[in-house]
Amino acid sequence: MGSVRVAIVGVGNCAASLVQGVEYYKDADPATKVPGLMHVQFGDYHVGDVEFVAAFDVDAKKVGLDLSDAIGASENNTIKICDVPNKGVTVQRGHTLDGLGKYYRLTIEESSEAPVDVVQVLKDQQVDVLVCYLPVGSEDAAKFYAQCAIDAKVAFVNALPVFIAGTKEWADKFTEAGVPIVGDDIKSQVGATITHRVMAKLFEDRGVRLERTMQLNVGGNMDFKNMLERDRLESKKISKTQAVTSQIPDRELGDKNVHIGPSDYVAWLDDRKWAYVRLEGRAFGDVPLNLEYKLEVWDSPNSAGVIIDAVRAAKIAKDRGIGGPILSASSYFMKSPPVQYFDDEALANVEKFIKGEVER
Ligand SMILES: O=P(O)(O)OC[C@H]1O[C@@H](O)[C@H](O)[C@@H](O)[C@@H]1O
Repeated sequence: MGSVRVAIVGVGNCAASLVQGVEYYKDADPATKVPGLMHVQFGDYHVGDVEFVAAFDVDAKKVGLDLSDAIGASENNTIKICDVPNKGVTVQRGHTLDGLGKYYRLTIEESSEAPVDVVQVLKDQQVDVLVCYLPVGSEDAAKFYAQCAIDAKVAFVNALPVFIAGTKEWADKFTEAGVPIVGDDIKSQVGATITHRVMAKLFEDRGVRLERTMQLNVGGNMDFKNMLERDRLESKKISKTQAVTSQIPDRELGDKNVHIGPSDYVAWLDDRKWAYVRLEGRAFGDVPLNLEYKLEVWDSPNSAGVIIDAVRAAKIAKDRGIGGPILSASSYFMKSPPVQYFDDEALANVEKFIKGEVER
């Protein structure tokens, strides 16, 4: 079936892990399971079929570099998985719009080059899927690139918590244009969101009444530094919160009793993210039952395998001529899909989608 031609906007840590991961697993045996990937072979596409053909950023230290060098440049600080050979893909000057918040502006130098014509690049490079990895809070920029994807007829994977696939306005735009979208807001492999969802559901499934919960996240990457600007966090908090509360639809905890969000920036953690999660409930005889756990992950590799699947789902939809939100992939891979399912149902739907048993 050929390759999946991918463009990336935002060459940060997540892009670094994605590009390295594709290199690392490009020859993986399709019959085996490898760490961190749900599918070596996803329908017609092997991991190694993912090919990076264009990249956009606004950082002066990244624009003009080959993608293989840009993923290790500037403030990128994720763990190294492997060397990446020269890709022959130069990072081009993207459009800034609201992409740079206060802390990015204090930390990086913006490229003085003029922004490129993104739609033209997507067309010229015959891109299949555009992955949106902009910083949290980039409402206007995310929508700008979503529109570019529509105009160039390129599938869109929205990894950030800006509501696009999940809004009627944008879902209709993608549907009318016949362009698939998987979104919104990447849900990591075994990350803060999915573990918290599973635990909240476990409480309710086992008859324990969940009464209060919190998830405090700290990390040392630019994502966390950017999120020190609290105004950029609104959609992120909504996305993370409803990703968990959606799993206990019969319980109304009330705003005061749920706190889920990015909590602080700790520089020395680099791209590690620590999540402190607590659930408080009432068990048999109204007796208190509390659960507290701490998750330590490298943030960006934890989402890269999920993106590799999301990209291939988007490409399969494109091959099949299906436009609009791909509900199966969005619900399994994203925190804020247009429709929330329990994760086991979402996984089953993804497998059915791969086989062509459900349309989207
Ligand atoms: O661990 P979670 O809750 O699934 O979140 C994962 C992802 O959430 C995104 O919103 C972050 O910007 C990513 O860097 C992160 O990997």
